Amino acid sequence: MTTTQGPARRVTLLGSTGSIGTQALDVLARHRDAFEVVGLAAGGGDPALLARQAATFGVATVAVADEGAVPAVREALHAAGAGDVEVLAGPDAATDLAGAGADVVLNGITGSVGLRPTLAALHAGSTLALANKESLVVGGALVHDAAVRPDQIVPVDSEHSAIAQALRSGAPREVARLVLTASGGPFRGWSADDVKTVTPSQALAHPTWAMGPVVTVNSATLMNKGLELIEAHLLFGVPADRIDVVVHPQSVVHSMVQFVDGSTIAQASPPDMRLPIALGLSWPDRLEDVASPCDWSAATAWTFEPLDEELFGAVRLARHAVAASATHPAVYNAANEQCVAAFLAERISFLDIVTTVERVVDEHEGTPAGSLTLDGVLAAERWARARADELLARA
Ligand SMILES: NC(=O)C1=CN([C@@H]2O[C@H](COP(=O)(O)OP(=O)(O)OC[C@H]3O[C@@H](n4cnc5c(N)ncnc54)[C@H](OP(=O)(O)O)[C@@H]3O)[C@@H](O)[C@H]2O)C=CC1
Ligand SMILES: CC(=O)[C@@H](O)[C@H](O)COP(=O)(O)O
Ligand SMILES: [Mn+2]
Repeated sequence: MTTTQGPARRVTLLGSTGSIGTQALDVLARHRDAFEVVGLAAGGGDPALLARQAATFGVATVAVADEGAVPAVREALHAAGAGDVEVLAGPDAATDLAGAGADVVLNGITGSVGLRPTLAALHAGSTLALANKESLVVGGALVHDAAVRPDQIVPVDSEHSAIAQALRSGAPREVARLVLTASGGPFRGWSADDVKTVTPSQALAHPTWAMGPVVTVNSATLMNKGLELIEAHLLFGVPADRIDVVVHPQSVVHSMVQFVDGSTIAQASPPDMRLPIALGLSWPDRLEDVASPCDWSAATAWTFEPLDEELFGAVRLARHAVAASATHPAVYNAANEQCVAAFLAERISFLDIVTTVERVVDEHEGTPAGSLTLDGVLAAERWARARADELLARA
């Protein structure tokens, strides 16, 4: 049952086989009267899952980035009894699908490869339910300006969904500060010496959320919170120096808005991404029975503590990147993507991630605000990836 008004919304889901994608399909399966899934996109790493999803939801078009996966996808679609499904393939497949004009495009791709699909969805006039924070961070004003109506970008990231909900409590002129909560990751409270030798499997053990590998490592380094600070600045138009980060290990308060009269409005719910995903799909309405609420019958405690910026410098670096130039955030993200891949492949140590990102950001010359182009962003990213790779080869 749903409270969303009007005809079924046509939904395209990018990254359908991942953590966000599969949880989105769980929400959509329970609200079939409110939504029709018209397109699915994935990398191509799991043709059988993609085909099962297409068959279950009667999807007309699937897109895979890896052209080599097409025979396996067609075979799996046949085996799953998916019927006549159009298969798009190649590096532009998700972008073409995103631009096809669904009512809502949920971007759950990982990494800045999600930028073109984000822009295509906005240019097509679709509502963009945005989990892929990297596309907003790297595209900056390009993404912001591509949105031509209020609420065309609806945040799915849990903190930004919380802030969007809390902002309903006051007028924009009444907002004093945004407060992003951070779990602190698996190494909260550790010493610099202990963190030096952590392994990928330790970094992948997030204390409160089960997510894909890249965002999980980013949570451990606090790069995720740096990206989220830039994301909040771009989404809500609040300067970075009025956005705070506070560590809240329970991940129940998902973020807060402080108003000019001293009131703070927080959004709280047990950690479950289906809640912000559902709001992203149905905004501004709420769907019924999406996730369990807080249980007030059991004794519980929420704690808040300052971030250890000495050991976890990623948020400070994000503040620097956002102030430095229009392309510094793209460089911050691209260098990090290279470092995370190298760390997961056990080629560098955990602490090499942020120190390398910092060196690449510091060396970047930057493009002034107002002269940002897509080609400029892509060139800055290419430079950052190549420079990070050079530094990592010596690490
Ligand atoms: N997971 C979570 O709880 C949260 C995630 N986010 C953000 O959401 C995004 C997705 O994260 P998550 O779901 O964890 O990541 P996953 O790694 O679990 O999933 C990524 C998905 O993207 C697909 N994909 C990769 N490359 C392409 C491409 N070129 N074209 C189309 N699809 C592609 C993958 O397909 P394949 O498997 O075939 O490669 C997979 O379906 C990230 O930006 C993350 O920061 C934000 C808040 C919470
Ligand atoms: C669920 C979600 O939104 C993630 O981005 C989450 O924020 C990760 O947790 P931390 O980065 O706070 O550890
Ligand atoms: Mn988040």
